[in-house]
Amino acid sequence: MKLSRPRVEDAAVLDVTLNLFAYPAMLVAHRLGLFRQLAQGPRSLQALIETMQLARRPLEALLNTAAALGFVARANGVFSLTTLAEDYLLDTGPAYFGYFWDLMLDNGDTYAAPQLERAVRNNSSQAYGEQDIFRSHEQQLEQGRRFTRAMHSLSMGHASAWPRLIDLSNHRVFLDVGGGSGAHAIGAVSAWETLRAVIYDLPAICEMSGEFVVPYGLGARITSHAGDMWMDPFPSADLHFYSNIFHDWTPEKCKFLAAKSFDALPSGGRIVLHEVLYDDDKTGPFAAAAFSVVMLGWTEGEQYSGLELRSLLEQVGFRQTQVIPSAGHYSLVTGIKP
Ligand SMILES: C[S@@+](CC[C@H](N)C(=O)[O-])C[C@H]1O[C@@H](n2cnc3c(N)ncnc32)[C@H](O)[C@@H]1O
Repeated sequence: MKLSRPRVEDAAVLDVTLNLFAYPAMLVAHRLGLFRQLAQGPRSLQALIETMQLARRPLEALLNTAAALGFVARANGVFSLTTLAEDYLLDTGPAYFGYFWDLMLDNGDTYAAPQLERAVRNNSSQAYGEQDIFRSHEQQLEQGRRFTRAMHSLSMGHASAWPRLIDLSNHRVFLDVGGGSGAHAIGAVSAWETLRAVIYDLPAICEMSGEFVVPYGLGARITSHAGDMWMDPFPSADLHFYSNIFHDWTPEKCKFLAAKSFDALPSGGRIVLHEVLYDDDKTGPFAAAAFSVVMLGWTEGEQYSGLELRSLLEQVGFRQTQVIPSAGHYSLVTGIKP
């Protein structure tokens, strides 16, 4: 055989392999309490070996991976948490993400290659043994609570960011459709004094939403309304908000929801969608493509582009539609009913 040199280097193909290990390693570090240990102050490797009762080799591999991903700083043999880890990986932080990682740890099947292959071949979700996840939550309350807590984990940081990017001063009632823990209702009413909010979700989830809202002292301004968005009417509101909802469903079902909101809103009412968006030509970003793969395992939905969601809102009658980039990988898509 003649030796021929590849035209490009192999980093991208090796990265696919390496990331199979690096990302779950952070879930393992989280489960072992590594970030909690470092919350007590900078620690040497030796001190961590002793307190965590782990051998040097695996512990250092976890720490160095955490350092490479920006969660831990290593200086002169001493490890400490970065701001990123303090804010997102400690349950005392403003936007603790750990419950989302717990959900991933509990449902490792959804990102294991055999299940992913089945999801791809059959175009069917795999979580909870291929059951409809939201119906399961109505029957398995602890499962519903863990999921709702995970969504709260994902959403609280964003809920403190997006409400400042859009003028809601003319609105009075914020309907958080599929609102779960009410994370976004908490963010919206905290930013806009004149707003009150209603969390609209399935009955079992509405019953637990108070657990999340009350600690913020917002029980008087945020109520819940149990209903099924496919068949029950929406309570009266002049602002409909959907976060991580459209990506759960097919384009036809998204259009149904947009039209239902259009019919329910008064003239001047607003719809806001909060999603991780594809670029309009779907060449990226990576986060939207990867999130679509997550949706394969959990739901019947996928990520959409800003162009797709704007056009969907316009098809049902909304005007003045716009896309507003928000925190991290998230954006808002909004429109007004004329
Ligand atoms: C992916 S979670 C999003 C939660 C929240 N909006 C957030 O971003 O944190 C989807 C939510 O939709 C709710 N949901 C699913 N089907 C529903 C239905 N038929 N009617 C009302 N809510 C529903 C679920 O219970 C869940 O709380």
